[in-house]
Amino acid sequence: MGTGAGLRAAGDLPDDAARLCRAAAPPWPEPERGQVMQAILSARHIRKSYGAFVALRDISLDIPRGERHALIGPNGAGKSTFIACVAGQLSGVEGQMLFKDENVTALPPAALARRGIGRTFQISRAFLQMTVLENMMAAHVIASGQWASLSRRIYAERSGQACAMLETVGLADRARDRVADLSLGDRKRLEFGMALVGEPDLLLLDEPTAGMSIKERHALMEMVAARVDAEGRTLIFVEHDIDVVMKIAQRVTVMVRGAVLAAGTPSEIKANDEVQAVYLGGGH
Ligand SMILES: Nc1ncnc2c1ncn2[C@@H]1O[C@H](COP(=O)(O)OP(=O)(O)OP(=O)(O)O)[C@@H](O)[C@H]1O
Repeated sequence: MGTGAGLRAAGDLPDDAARLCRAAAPPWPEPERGQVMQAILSARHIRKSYGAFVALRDISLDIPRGERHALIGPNGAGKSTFIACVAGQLSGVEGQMLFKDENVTALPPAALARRGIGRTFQISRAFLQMTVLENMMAAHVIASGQWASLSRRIYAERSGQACAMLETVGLADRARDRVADLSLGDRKRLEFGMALVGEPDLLLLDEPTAGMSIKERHALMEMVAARVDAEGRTLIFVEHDIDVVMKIAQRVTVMVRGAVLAAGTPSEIKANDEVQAVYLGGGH
C-alpha cells in the first residue's frame, strides 16, 4: 500500500508518528486558493440516458490527484449515475473520460480496476455468514488473482495481510465475528477495507454513510479521510449529510438534474446563493 508517487508526509512516517500527525490534522485544510494540482480524473461532456430520460446532460469535471471530493445534490440529480460511469458500469455513456492521462472511455470495470479505479461493494448475502476475516481474505485472493494456488505459505501471507487491513479499518477485534452480526457502521468499514485491498488510486464511495447515526457517519468518514490521505489516494464520495461533506471534502461539486450547478471549496459552496436556493436551503 501507499507506494505511489504523491504520498503525503504522514504516509512516509512510521505508523505511530503517522497516527499522531493525522490525529493533529482534522479538520483537514482546504487547498489554497489558486493552487494548481494535476488531475487524476478528467470527465469531458459526459452524457448518459436511460431510454428517453437524460440522467447526465453534459458533465465536465477535473478531480486533482489526492483530493477528497464530494458530489452532492438533490435526489435524482445523477450522482450515482456519474459514479457508475466512472467505474465503467454503464453502457451507452457519451463523452470522454481520462484517467491518469489515459483515455479510458468505455473501458469495462475490471480494466478500470486494473488501472486504479476502485469502488466499494455491498457484501453479498452469501458472504454475510462468513467471518470478517474470511471476507477480507476473499478480497485479497480476488485482488491477487491466485484462486487455485492457495498454498500454506500464501494462505499465511494472505491472512497476515487481511489482519493488517482489519487493523487499519478498526475491525481487528471483530475478525472472528460473522459479518451478519456487525453493525452497519462496522460493515461499511469492512467494505471500505476490502476496496482498499485493490490499492485504488481513485476510490469511489456512493453514499457510504447511508442509514448510519450522525456519530457513526463522522467516525466512518474521518477514518476514510485519514486512510486515503495516508496512502496518497484520491476520493470521490456521494454524501447527503452536509456536515460530513463540509468536514471531509476539500472540494465539492453540486449536481442538479443531471448537470453541474457549482463546484468549489466547501466554504465557497456553502456561500453560493444558487446552491442555497436549490439544495442547501432545504428547498428540494
Ligand atoms: N437504471 C435506470 N433506469 C432508468 N432511470 C434511472 C436508472 N437509474 C437511475 N435512473 C434515473 O436517473 C436519475 C438519476 O439517478 P441517480 O441515482 O444517478 O441520482 P442520484 O443523484 O444518485 O439520486 P439519489 O441521491 O436519490 O441517490 C433519476 O431520475 C433516476 O430515477
